Amino acid sequence: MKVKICGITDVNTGIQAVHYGADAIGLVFAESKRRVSVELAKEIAKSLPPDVYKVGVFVNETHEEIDRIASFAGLTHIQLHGDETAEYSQSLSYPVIKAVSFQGNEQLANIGDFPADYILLDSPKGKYRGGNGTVFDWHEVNTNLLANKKIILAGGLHIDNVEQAIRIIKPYMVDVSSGVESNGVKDLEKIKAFIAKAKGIAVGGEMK
Ligand SMILES: O=C(O)c1ccccc1NCC(=O)[C@H](O)[C@H](O)COP(=O)(O)O
Repeated sequence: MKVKICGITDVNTGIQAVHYGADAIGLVFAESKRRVSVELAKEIAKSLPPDVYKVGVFVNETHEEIDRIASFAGLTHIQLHGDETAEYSQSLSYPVIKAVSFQGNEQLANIGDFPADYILLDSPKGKYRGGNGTVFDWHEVNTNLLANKKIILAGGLHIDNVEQAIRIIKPYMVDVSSGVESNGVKDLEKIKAFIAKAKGIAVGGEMK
């Protein structure tokens, strides 16, 4: 199982998360308590190996600003966490992760045609567009509607619920932010334990 640790706000936490096995880190450029400057994002990104996804998280940002930030900071993937259209996603020159705040399968009816390699299923509840630490009902998701997409599962995951979440959704990757924090700050022990747990779960008889 692949793991993304989102909302990294310092170089050491990024390095340690990757040391513990993180495949992707998220850098938030939207309204958030985890928002980073482009200069800090660049420092974090350049401290990590080339094969680690450096995902920039954006909400309804302009195309020009995404290009500028991605190029300056060395991002590898763009996560669209707002109301971005298919045309907008298609026009970006980076691999796209499209976030869906899951409220029902009708939202997923046409998502197979959305020009994004990855669909991130997140919880709809919270103060910000993401990173709120709240779960949604995984049993409600009709994953057949996402058969041609790589599913990234997010929303209130933590060490005690990630196994159940993986067994129900069978995602390509799990994504966590609040669940590996203590008092609003990333907690290295929680990151280490979460990654070990997620990577130890066999899905369909295979280690993913
Ligand atoms: O993390 C944020 O603060 C954030 C703010 C605005 C838009 C998106 C944001 N995060 C996106 C993510 O990928 C989070 O990891 C995802 O929403 C799950 O967060 P959590 O429920 O806290 O684990």
